[in-house]
Amino acid sequence: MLEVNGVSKLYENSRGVSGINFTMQRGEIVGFLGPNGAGKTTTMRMITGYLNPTSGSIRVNGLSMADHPRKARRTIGYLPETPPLYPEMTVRAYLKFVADLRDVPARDQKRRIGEIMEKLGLGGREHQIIRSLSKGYKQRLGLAQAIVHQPDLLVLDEPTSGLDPKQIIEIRRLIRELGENHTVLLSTHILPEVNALCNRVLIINQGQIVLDEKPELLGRTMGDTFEVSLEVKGPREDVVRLLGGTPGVAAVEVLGGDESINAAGVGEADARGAAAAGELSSDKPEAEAEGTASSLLPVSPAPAGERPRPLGASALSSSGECGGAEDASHTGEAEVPADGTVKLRVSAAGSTDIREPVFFRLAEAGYPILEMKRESLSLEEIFLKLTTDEKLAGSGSADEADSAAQQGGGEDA
Ligand SMILES: Nc1ncnc2c1ncn2[C@@H]1O[C@H](COP(=O)(O)OP(=O)(O)OP(=O)(O)O)[C@@H](O)[C@H]1O
Repeated sequence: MLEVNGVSKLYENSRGVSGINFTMQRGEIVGFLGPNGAGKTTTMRMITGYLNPTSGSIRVNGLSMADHPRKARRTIGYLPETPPLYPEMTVRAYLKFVADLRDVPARDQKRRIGEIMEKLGLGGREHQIIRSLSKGYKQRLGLAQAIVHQPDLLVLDEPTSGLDPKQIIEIRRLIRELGENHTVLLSTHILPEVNALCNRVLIINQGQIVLDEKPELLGRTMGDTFEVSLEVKGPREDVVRLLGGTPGVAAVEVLGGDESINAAGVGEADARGAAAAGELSSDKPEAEAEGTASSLLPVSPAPAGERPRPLGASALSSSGECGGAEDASHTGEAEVPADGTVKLRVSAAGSTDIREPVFFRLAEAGYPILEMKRESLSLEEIFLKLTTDEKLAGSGSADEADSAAQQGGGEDA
């Protein structure tokens, strides 16, 4: 549907974009993200034929934008950041004007304009002067002018920018509906908008694509470890030990509550008591025995053929010869939180999904999982990771280039 091959744009005084490559398949809604000045608008203006690339090629529906600009443009609808409206015109007269410009046959115009006004909730406003429309309705009209010629590809530059929350919800609903019959590329600064609307994310930074992925695969692409948060009904120590021994689990962290669990797998109060009773292994550092260590329980490497075990469990069993903690917990002597539940974060060694082994391990032991939720890097975290550039901190090169470009102007087609 859309092929962007090695596209670069050099402005007189600044880089626009360099070596952009991506394709879009029919039916996709792609979110195009990037910080200010990253190159979103430049890319969109080249795709829509309003700006010529310095190098590279763009094909829409197999048509080269350079060789067949008019035909290629006919298959694209474009909503720039500021909708290209004529404030003195009425809604209907404006849509008729755009339909003429876009070569919509005169015999089809009345029906087509009526359908679009209905679809975009502009019915009843056809004789209203555009200047008197609210911003939300102007945006609807902007969308209407983008689809009046029934394009295959819709390119929307920050379509919800400047709208109030109610208008944002309405425009998103319209975009979702338009996505049923159109391929959509939309730029936005609102990251939840991508989760709400898009089935693919492109992130551009400093003129280059730095990420191209489906939202649900972002964490894996970023090398995120697989983590789940859990609420389990059962004795804390026993639950921790069972989880620590679950195949694929690398660390277990007890969350919340007044007492944090220490590296020996015991709460502060328990640790002191246990140390006094000589239950903790003597080679444990004092700090750990006193509960000052992290609440994260890494799993000790397992000998070949054995399951990994949390350090806490190994410390307890090495002194207690398995007699103490494990039996105690099963016989109800291990600490049970007041409401009988424990909240934990469980991390895998890598990106392997550990939900099933975790589920079966706790089910076998008879400890019900009240809640299990996959934790992943948020789009915000990923965006910041990819677009925060330490190099810029000292040099200020991008800012200088931008301000130079603004002063010096540039070259638009
Ligand atoms: N007409 C122009 N002349 C010269 N430089 C330009 C021109 N338009 C954009 N630039 C520069 O090209 C770079 C990319 O700008 P662009 O507007 O494409 O970014 P953007 O990602 O759309 O930013 P924003 O989110 O702020 O709208 C910036 O450095 C910008 O200053």
